[in-house]
Amino acid sequence: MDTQFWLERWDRREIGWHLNEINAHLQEHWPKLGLARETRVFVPLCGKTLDLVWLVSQGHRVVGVELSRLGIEAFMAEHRLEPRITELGALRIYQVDELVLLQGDFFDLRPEHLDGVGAVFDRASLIALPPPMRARYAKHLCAILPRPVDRLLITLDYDQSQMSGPPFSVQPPEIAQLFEADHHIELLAEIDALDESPNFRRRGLTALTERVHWLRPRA
Ligand SMILES: C[S@@+](CC[C@H](N)C(=O)[O-])C[C@H]1O[C@@H](n2cnc3c(N)ncnc32)[C@H](O)[C@@H]1O
Repeated sequence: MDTQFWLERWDRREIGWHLNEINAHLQEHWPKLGLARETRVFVPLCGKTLDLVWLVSQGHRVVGVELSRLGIEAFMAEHRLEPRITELGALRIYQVDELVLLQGDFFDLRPEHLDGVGAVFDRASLIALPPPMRARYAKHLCAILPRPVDRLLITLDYDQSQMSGPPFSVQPPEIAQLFEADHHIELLAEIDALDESPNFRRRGLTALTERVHWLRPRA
């Protein structure tokens, strides 16, 4: 799953993952994390999600990273935002008040880009990546965050032989393997999501479980 794959998806406007509403699990479960309003939140592989807007509306400072310039510019246009744009190495930085979107490759991020980040929201980011990249993603995220922080992580679990990703199936043992060293993992919700995913049913799935996890840093 290389960067070209995603850029072509954006070019062809094949962005079936995008929701035209704020993620319901984010709204329901985020308050449980008990974060201060001014907490800086990182949204990896953010696309043009409306969740960015919701997090800002909660008083957070938000930083997202997205490969596609088309995606970030669509987000800005759809919300009638006029960002200040600067270039920094491989990244193009779009800033509007408390929101910073970094256009470039997540794997090019360095700790200075996530300065002060105190929480992470991951929906359709870890599960966008094939297995070897997921381990690389978890390791890189750990390396660039200032410290282990609270994360809300949403995953999908299905029989990977019935459908090829993305989104990929990520099961609880893998989540434990990737994150347990630094985090307590609390399952906040487990939902049968097949009925609300007719596309995946058409692609062959007979079962689909969505899970919402709270990853709490170990003391
Ligand atoms: C499945 S989408 C999810 C987007 C968003 N999280 C949401 O919920 O709508 C994955 C996004 O990650 C972006 N992406 C994939 N690989 C990336 C990388 N290495 N660095 C930055 N963004 C990446 C893609 O362009 C795509 O917009």
